[in-house]
Amino acid sequence: MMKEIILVVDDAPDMLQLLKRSLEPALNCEVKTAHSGEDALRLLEQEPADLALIDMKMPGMDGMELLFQLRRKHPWLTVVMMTAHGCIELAVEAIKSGAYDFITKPFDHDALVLNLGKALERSRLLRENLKLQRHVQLHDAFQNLVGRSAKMQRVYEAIQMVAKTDLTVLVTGESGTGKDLVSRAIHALSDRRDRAFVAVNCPTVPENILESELFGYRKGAFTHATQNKIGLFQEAHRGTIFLDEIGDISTTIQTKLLRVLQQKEIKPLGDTKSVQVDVRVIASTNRDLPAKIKTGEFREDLYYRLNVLPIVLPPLRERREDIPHLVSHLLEKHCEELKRPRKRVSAELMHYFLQAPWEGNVRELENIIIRGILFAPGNEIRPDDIGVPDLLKEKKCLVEDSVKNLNYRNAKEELLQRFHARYIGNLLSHTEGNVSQAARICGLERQALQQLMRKYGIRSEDFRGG
Ligand SMILES: Nc1ncnc2c1ncn2[C@@H]1O[C@H](COP(=O)(O)OP(=O)(O)OP(=O)(O)O)[C@@H](O)[C@H]1O
Repeated sequence: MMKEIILVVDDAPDMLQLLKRSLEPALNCEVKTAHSGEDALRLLEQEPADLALIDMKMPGMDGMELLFQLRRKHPWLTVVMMTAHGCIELAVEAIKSGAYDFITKPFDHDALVLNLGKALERSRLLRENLKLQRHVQLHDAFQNLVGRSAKMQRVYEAIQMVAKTDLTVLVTGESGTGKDLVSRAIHALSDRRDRAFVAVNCPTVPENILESELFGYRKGAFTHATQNKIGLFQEAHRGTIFLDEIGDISTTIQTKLLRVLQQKEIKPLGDTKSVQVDVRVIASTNRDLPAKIKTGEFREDLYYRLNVLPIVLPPLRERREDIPHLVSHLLEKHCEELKRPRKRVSAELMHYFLQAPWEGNVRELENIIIRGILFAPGNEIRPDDIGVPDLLKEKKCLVEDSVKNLNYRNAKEELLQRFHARYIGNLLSHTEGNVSQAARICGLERQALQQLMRKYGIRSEDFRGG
């Protein structure tokens, strides 16, 4: 375990040496020393400490001033003040200002070690708490995104990486692949999480209204502008704006957006002055923007401004191993929302799910599941309940067609992945998630089957009935 760091701040070099020599062995920690408040702040910029022990009386920046600065810059740092005997009022003041404890000089060695030991313990608890909070935030942000396939793992990594920055993100992917969910996850994991997340579905707002919606207007700007209106960019100030389906906006609005991204300011309609805005932009599209650039429908400069950090979502047919998990997630979610008892899908229907073309991606799967929950008479949703019998009879060769453009290695990997997702998926649907029984049926050792399931991200619990 790394040693905890105590930063001792005092203008007297003897005192610094004395404390370093006595505290390091007694608390099994590393003591760093700073001879002034400025020096302490500089050291903390380079490396964080677990505890600061600060002398109240120092020339230049005194202990109280340093405490104020630390509360602002390093709010989680535990601070203990050293005061001269008889300065109790100042010590109480320090506690009120956020110091954890104070020690009066001259001090008794054992009492000092005991007090600092307690302060370190508090710092440890705070650290643990912060770690837990981060874990919960991460879990909350991702819990709506289901899928453990390698392709989705890469998406989660990208989300975490871009969330730490303020840069513009362009999320692309076919319709229904989860672009909206991904944008919300980026916001939820960013420092802007406590501020607004404003989502604008661009194509649903008529073009002449979109501009005033985004940028706002002044009273009298046009016939019906009877009062000032704040635009969505201003509403999203300090937060995130999500421009859904950016590929569909007019070139006039593209030009205005480019200005916002370049200058970080907007000009409401009818106003002469611009307003500064601090907004993180996430845009999404299911269109082929480079193709639209070629036909002159999309501005190339805007594309490069938007595409700073791209996230590409895979279509569902390229991550079929996620289908069983998605099915069980969607069943749970919608049975609860529709207040229906928990249902499961039949082996035959799961077989269909594992090979369907899924042009509408997760949204299409979700709609089928909702239909099934509403229309299946029993606990089990069957193909007939949702009108897919014809598709089942049709044995179209969707698989080989879709890999014809891949090289040999990738095509083989892709087909192997699909084969396993389908084959093992069918087995487990049949045995309702019983791995031993599935292994017996297919003639594999249980361990060998489990190994394959791990490799291809297949979970038995996704096949158990509710
Ligand atoms: N990975 C996923 N896990 C769970 N649910 C998902 C996932 N991806 C998508 N969904 C669900 O599918 C539906 C469509 O997702 P979403 O609206 O995010 O897609 P989209 O890519 O923004 O679609 P469009 O391009 O049509 O706007 C939503 O109800 C969403 O909850």
